[in-house]
Amino acid sequence: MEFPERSVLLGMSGGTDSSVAALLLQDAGYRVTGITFRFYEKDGNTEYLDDARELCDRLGIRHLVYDVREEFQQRIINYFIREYLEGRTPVPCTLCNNYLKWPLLQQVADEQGCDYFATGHYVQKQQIDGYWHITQGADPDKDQSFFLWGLPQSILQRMLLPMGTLTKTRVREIAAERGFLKAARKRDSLGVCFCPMDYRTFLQEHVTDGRIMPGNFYDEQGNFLGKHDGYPFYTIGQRRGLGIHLNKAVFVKEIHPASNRVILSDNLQALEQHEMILTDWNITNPSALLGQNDVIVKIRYRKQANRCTVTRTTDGNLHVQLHEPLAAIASGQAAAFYRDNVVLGGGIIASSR
Ligand SMILES: Nc1ncnc2c1ncn2[C@@H]1O[C@H](COP(=O)(O)OP(=O)(O)OP(=O)(O)O)[C@@H](O)[C@H]1O
Repeated sequence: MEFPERSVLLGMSGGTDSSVAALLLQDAGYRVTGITFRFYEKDGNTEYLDDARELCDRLGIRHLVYDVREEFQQRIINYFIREYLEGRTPVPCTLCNNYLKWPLLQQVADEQGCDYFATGHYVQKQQIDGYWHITQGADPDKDQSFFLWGLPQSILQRMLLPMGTLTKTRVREIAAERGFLKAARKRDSLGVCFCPMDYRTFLQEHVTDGRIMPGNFYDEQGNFLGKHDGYPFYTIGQRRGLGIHLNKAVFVKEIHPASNRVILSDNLQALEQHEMILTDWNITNPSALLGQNDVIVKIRYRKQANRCTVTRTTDGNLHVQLHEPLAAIASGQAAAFYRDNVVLGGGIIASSR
């Protein structure tokens, strides 16, 4: 008996990972359609579209292009600017992945009649107690699970993740072995795609209406310490690049947008907090997370993992009780919950104390 060929829609950025994902999905017998979303084009550069199209031509697969620049501007870039102006720390990649990229892949897969959809993300998935979960990628240096806590079951169950079991080194080798040299040598993308590593320059260029003005640094007692360039240029916990020289290390403790005040502290312990409230949250399987005391919360991509207990609040948010205090929690940041290598959910930090 012949089984019909299964079809998959693959998000293709023109980069190494999604190029190798196309090869591997084809090897595994899927009928692959590539799609490149036009999210953002720096200085009008569309080379990534040509690279993705060329790769599809070489592999003999169909390639689609969807222009979503307006939606990306509204939902991701404008949000990014707005968050800084509200004294918060935005998470554009988390929002883009959970609320734009994967939902768009699902939508187009439905339009095109594709069974599955895929990306080159370094994550895996696993079914536990009947629920599909994101789990960490096998390459600890590339694992992207921290960004994917917001996906519903309808997406999780249809996603294919060919990079999940591989290391980046191996992925580059595969591209080279198969003669895809440009893909093999492409540089890894760094940071936020539309913003240089120094987000201040970006804000300076995009907020020109006087909402960012020089202001004052104060200590916790309200004593004037010096001038700053404008509160959106600082994040909670920041120590370097404050442009102020006191004969001791100081950290940003509070940001007050209305008064343009930034409060500094020389005591890292003063930045420690024990509780967080999350909005815009998603939980994969409530009984695996709520009220359990072996849950890990991460608010940074690397080098931080705290035990916590998560409960629902009466007004529909999540309350996170940290078992040990955690320093430098910024509102606007994402918190992702884990048990071992399994993502249990996450949300956006509204407040902490
Ligand atoms: N413009 C895009 N259109 C469609 N899919 C995309 C686009 N950008 C990224 N993706 C998908 O999301 C995955 C993760 O993207 P991300 O930018 O985080 O990783 P990356 O390391 O740059 O990946 P790659 O090496 O494939 O460029 C990509 O592998 C790709 O499958």
